[in-house]
Amino acid sequence: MFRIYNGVKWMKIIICSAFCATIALCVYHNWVHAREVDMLEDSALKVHRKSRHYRDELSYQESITDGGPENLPGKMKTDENILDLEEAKKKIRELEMRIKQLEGSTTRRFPDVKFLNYRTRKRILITGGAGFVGSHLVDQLMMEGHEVIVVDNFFTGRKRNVEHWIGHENFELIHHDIVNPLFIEVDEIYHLASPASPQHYMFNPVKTIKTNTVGTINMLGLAKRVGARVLIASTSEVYGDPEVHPQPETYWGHVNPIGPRACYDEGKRVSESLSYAYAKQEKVQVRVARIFNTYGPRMHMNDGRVVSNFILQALRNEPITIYGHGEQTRSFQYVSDLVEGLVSLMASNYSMPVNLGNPVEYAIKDFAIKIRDLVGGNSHLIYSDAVEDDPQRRRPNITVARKQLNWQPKVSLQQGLKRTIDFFHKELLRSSHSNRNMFQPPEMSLDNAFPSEKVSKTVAN
Ligand SMILES: O=c1ccn([C@@H]2O[C@H](COP(=O)(O)OP(=O)(O)O[C@H]3OC[C@@H](O)[C@H](O)[C@H]3O)[C@@H](O)[C@H]2O)c(=O)[nH]1
Repeated sequence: MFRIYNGVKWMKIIICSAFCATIALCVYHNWVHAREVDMLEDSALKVHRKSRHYRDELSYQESITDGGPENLPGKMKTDENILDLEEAKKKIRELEMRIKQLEGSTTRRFPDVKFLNYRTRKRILITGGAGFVGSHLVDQLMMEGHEVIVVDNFFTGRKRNVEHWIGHENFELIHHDIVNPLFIEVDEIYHLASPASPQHYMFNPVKTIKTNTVGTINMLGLAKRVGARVLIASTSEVYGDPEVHPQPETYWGHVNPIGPRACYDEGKRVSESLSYAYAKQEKVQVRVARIFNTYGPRMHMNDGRVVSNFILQALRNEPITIYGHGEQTRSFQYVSDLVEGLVSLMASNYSMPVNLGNPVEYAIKDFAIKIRDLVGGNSHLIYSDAVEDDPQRRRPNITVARKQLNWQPKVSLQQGLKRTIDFFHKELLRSSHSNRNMFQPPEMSLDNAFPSEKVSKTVAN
């Protein structure tokens, strides 16, 4: 009896040790491969450089004689070069082959996502998932262990924002415009697709209206067919230029239906109306988030909204441009707070619209000074023409979110802006590097290709 017990005990020890040794071996194997790939890439680069040097020399020699290298006076030297070039090319081919083999056997690394079993794991569609807010939501839901399907037409979204998930078994990226119907099976839909920066949504107003009307009908129709719950990303712009301050969800708004912002304001208002029509008539479960001004990393350099504009101008030591008198106010929330709010709203039983925003309010000119101080440059403020129909005051009343979702923003403006400044600082370094490597015809400099915006009135501060 004792011998059997001892035998089983040893068996267990042996199996455990074998298991641990296998894991350690796999990790070591991957590490060795990754190092080898790096080293090989390094040598391939060196050989490439050498071969380029030979090619340059050959073409120079060809250029000084019409008859090609064999007719050159320095024939011996050219022959050697041709031989060296062939040798280098052969070496490159071998190294490239080896790199390919190694890369094929090295597994890609992803962040550690939570494991959910088939009962708790959901299939979640995010329209506009490659955009600024959408991609942060993707990160959150992927980390929670769900299957995430991103649909984007890449008008303002970028593959770069979600590329760290490409290849993960829980992730799928579909290039599709939701103005056309989509047939897939999902449990939840976050409908975020729409340009959100005034400059972008005014660029093609008809398309903005189509996305927020036809696109929303397509998503509500999909939700109806497959029984999914759908969250519509609405906006504080449904309140227009508000006459009630701060704005509660019960306020009906003050919108110019034929102004330049109408494509977005009215588009989102129709989007809300459609949601509640589908809820009443077709029993679709809808959630509506009215999103206030949001900022954070992954905003586009050409976003055109106030946070990215001011930070970039301050980082480049350019004047900070305020549209109008600068007394107009906004309240800014950091993107991670918004994502938390969206996820809580989707999970809640509350189906009426909910404001998601940070109630700390700033006059735009004070906001400009805050950013300049944080960046530390010496940009001065200049004032240009006011934007037509620009809302003069905006601040959310978040009583409903606090009560129904137990949600409120956590990230202070100071913290959030520091992270965003850091992000844009890195973006500037990246773009200056790619500018250096960009092909430029001699007669056209980059400054001529992308003239900076002109400002009409100037007041130094
Ligand atoms: O360079 C700039 C940019 C903007 N501004 C001003 O800063 C304020 C904020 O402008 P933004 O362009 O960032 O955004 P807006 O608040 O007008 O619209 C935003 O509202 C909420 C969201 O739903 C949308 O992201 C967007 O429509 C405006 O008063 C604008 O005139 C400047 O003074 N200078």
